[in-house]
Amino acid sequence: MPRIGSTDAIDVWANQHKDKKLYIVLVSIHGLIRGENMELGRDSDTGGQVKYVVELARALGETPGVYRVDLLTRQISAPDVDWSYGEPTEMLSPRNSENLGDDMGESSGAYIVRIPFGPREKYIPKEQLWPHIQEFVDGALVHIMQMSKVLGEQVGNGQPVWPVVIHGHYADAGDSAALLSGALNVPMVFTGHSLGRDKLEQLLKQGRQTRDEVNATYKIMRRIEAEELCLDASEIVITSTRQEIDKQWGLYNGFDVIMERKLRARIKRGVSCYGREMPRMIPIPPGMEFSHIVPHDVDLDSEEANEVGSDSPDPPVWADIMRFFSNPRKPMILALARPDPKKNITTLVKAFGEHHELRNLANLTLIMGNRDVIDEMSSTNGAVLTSVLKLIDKYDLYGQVAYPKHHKQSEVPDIYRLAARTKGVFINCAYIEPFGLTLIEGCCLWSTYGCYPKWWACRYTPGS
Ligand SMILES: O=c1ccn([C@@H]2O[C@H](COP(=O)(O)OP(=O)(O)O[C@H]3O[C@H](CO)[C@@H](O)[C@H](O)[C@H]3O)[C@@H](O)[C@H]2O)c(=O)[nH]1
Ligand SMILES: O=P(O)(O)OC[C@H]1O[C@](O)(CO)[C@@H](O)[C@@H]1O
Repeated sequence: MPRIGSTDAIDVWANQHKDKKLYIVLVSIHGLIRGENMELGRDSDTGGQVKYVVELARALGETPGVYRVDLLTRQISAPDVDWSYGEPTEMLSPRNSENLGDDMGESSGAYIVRIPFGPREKYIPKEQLWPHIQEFVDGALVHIMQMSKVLGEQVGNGQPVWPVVIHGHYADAGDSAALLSGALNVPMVFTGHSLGRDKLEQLLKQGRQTRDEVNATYKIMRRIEAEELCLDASEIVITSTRQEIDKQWGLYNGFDVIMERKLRARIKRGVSCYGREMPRMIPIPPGMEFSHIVPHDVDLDSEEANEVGSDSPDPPVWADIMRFFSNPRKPMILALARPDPKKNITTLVKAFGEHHELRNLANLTLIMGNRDVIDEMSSTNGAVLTSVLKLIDKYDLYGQVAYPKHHKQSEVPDIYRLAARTKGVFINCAYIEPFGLTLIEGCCLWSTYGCYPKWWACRYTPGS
């Protein structure tokens, strides 16, 4: 597969394959996945990966030469989640209809296909899905075989159109994709999103849990076993950063940076590798769908820009946030993340509470998913919210910290914009952040950044 180094290269590749009728299968089996109004941050399993796979499926569906994309996930019909997650099939409406060639066929486009597996009528956390992987694979095989036959009748001259690739996302879907790839003899690609060995290493460094406790909480050994299987089965592993290859995948038995280069050189020279194989690692940093972002051409340094409530009506979510502050005119420190312990939100609140000068200078806004009742959240998420509320009380931060219960996916750009409007900063202080979509999102909406030094350039302002 030629190295794709830029969007131009992708355009060239698409142009070379535009007459093809490719069928692509993506697999992402945990969390709540739907095409519109995603409930990102609702729980630990519904976050960046959900957004990544939906936007990837949509973009692939609009790529010339790609006829059909199926994003396979779990069908969830449970009283505590919206009925939309129980729909067997959902078409992902194209963002850019002009990209659609005239070869739109009856079954072409990008779809979410929901396969029933695991306890019926229950939405369960990803850690409890492992015993049900085989049931998912059985259901996915039936779907793929049926779809290949249907596509064959439409665009394959009666011959089944098999998937050209099966792309697994995260350990659980990667485990499934490896089984599907073997059963169908279709190449596999894998994206980890977050890796078990790195998570285990970081959690043990924190010293709060023993290895057995980490395993009991996160089923981390089964997850690592699946990731090792993905290394065995995958032709290509897509990573978000170079650091993920060197420092995270380098922890695995099935991958070694030096060995991979040597094997690739031997293959190039047509020399035997004595049966050793390793997947090719390709860093492709996550992008973002920008079509819904409305750039504001207001000069942030102008007086008008700093008037919250100037002539154009303020987005409603601004009032939901500003109502918490006794002095809403202060610059805002914004954190936006799932209320997962690894996002380290409690440390941010503690630092803010203990820094009196900072408290006089700025307000703190915490966007921590959507919640109705804390006691009805998952134990880990509920514990984070409870700790935050206790810290607000301990440091008497009332009137200085906003922690709204709800926000819509479509309001996220306005939330970043509010931070920018107040000349504030965005902070990502996660302990473990393989990439961090929120940093990309803020970039295109004018914010100054701070984030945990380990993962990202510590501070940068777009355009600086
Ligand atoms: O209350 C919230 C919380 C999050 N988000 C969105 O959810 C996404 C969260 O993505 P990210 O910050 O990257 O975190 P994770 O959910 O942990 O995503 C995992 O997968 C991502 C894609 O591979 C990687 O960028 C992360 O490092 C990895 O931890 C972003 O688009 C946020 O805008 C909301 O809309 N509302
Ligand atoms: O924190 P963990 O257990 O590594 O998992 C990261 C989670 O964040 C997500 O992006 C949520 O969509 C998934 O990658 C995964 O469920």
